[in-house]
Amino acid sequence: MSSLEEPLNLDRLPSLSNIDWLERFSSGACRPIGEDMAIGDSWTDGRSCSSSNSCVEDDDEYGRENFKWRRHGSRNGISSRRSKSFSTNYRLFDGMPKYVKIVEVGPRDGLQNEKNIVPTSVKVELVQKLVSCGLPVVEVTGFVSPKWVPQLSDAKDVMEAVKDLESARLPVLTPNMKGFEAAVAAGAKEVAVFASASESFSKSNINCSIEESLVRYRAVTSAARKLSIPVRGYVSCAIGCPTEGAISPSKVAYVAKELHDMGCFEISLGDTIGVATPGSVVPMLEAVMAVVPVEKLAVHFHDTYGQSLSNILVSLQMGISTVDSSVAGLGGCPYAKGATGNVSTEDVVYMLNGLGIKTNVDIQKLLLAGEFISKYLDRPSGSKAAIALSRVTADASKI
Ligand SMILES: CC(C)(COP(=O)([O-])OP(=O)([O-])OC[C@H]1O[C@@H](n2cnc3c(N)ncnc32)[C@H](O)[C@@H]1OP(=O)([O-])[O-])[C@@H](O)C(=O)NCCC(=O)NCCSC(=O)C[C@@](C)(O)CC(=O)[O-]
Repeated sequence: MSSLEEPLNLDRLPSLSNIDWLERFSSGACRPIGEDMAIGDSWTDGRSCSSSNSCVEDDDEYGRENFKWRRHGSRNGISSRRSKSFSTNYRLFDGMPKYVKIVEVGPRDGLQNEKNIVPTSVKVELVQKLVSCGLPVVEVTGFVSPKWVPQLSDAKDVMEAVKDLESARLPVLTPNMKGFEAAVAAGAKEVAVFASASESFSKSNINCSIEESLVRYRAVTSAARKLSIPVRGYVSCAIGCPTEGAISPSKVAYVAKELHDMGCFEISLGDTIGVATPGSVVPMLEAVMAVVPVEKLAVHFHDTYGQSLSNILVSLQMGISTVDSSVAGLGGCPYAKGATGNVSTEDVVYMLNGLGIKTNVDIQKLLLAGEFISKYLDRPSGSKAAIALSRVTADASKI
C-alpha cells in the first residue's frame, strides 16, 4: 500500500450525495428551497435566504455551534438584520467578480518540476480528467528545450494526443519561434510566452536578457497573429527573484505592458518563488493595472509560504478575475530552487465556492483528478481542501 492511501482515504473519495453535504461548508451558499443553486452559485447579488438547508431562518450566524464568525449579508441589504454585517460595513466584496476563470497549469507548471519523468500516457490522462472537470483552460505542456527541461520532452506527443479535446482551451508554453512552430505543428491552438521581471531569472530560465526575450516574443506574437493563434504572456518573478530579492512593481509593470502591447491577450503575473503576501501583491497590481487593463490580467501564485489564497483574495478584491492554479498543488520551477508548487486548484475552487463566485468546475471530478496524479506520484496531495474533503467525506460516510 502506498503511503498515500491509508491516511488520506483516497479510495473513499466523496460520492455525489455527500459532496452535496460538503458543499454546505464550501459554498457558504444560502440556498432557498426550490431554487436550483449549484455549488458556486452566488449569494452576493441579492438572493434572500429566509429558508434554506444551510441557513437557520434569518439568523445571520451560521452554524452557530461550530462557526463563531458572523455571516455577511447581500450587498443589496436583503435582510435588515444583515445590514450591519461585516462585509456590508466594510464593502469587502464590492468589485469582486461573479465568475472566475481558472487556468489549470498542473500538467505543465506542475509536471515540469518532477524529478522522475512522468510517462506521456499519465500526462494525457491527467489533461483529459482536468478538461472533464469543466476547467475552461488547461495548460498542457511546454515546447521548450528538452536539454533544459527534459520533463517536457514529450510535448509533441502530449499535444497530439489531446489536441481534439473540446470544451477547454489547451495552451502550451513557447519560449521562441522554434517552440512556436513545433507547437503549431503538433496542433496547439493557443500558446504562452514567458518573460521575467528579473534580469537574472530571465538569464537562468531562458538564457537571455529581458530585452532579448521581448524581441523573441514579438516574433512569436507576430507569427501567431497571422495564424489567429491567441498568445498569453507570463511575467515571472513578479514579486521576488531567487537571486535579486524583491522586484520593483515598476519593472513588473514594464514587462507586462510590453507583452500586452505586442498582442498578448492576457498577462499572468507570476510569483514564481511564492514569496508574495497581500502587502506586496497590492502595490504590484496597482502598478500593473495602471498600464494594462485589469480584465487582461491573471494572477499566478506559488504557495511556498502558504500565502496564495490570501493573495488571490486581495487580487479578486482589486478586480482580477483570472486565477492560475495547479491540481493537487503540483509545481515549482526548475530554475527557482526551493519554490514549491502552485496554489492548488482544489483550494482555489473551495474558496471561490465559499465566496459564491462561479467557476463551473465540478469539484468532485477535480478531487478525482488530484487523486489520480497524487497516487501516480506516490505522495499526498498538496491541496488542503482535497485532504480535508476526503477525510470529512470518509467520516460522513460512517454517519
Ligand atoms: C529558451 C531556451 C530554448 C533557450 O535555450 P538555449 O540553449 O539558449 O537555446 P539555443 O537557441 O542556443 O539552442 C540550443 C539548443 O536547444 C534547441 N532549442 C532551442 N529552442 C528550442 C525549443 N523551443 N524546443 C526544443 N529545442 C529547442 C536548439 O535547437 C539547440 O539544439 P542543438 O542544436 O544544441 O541540438 C531554453 O532556455 C529553454 O527551453 N528554457 C525553458 C525553461 C523553462 O521551461 N522553464 C520553466 C518555465 S516556468 C516559468 O518560466 C515561470 C512560469 C511561466 O511558470 C510563471 C511562474 O511560475 O511565475
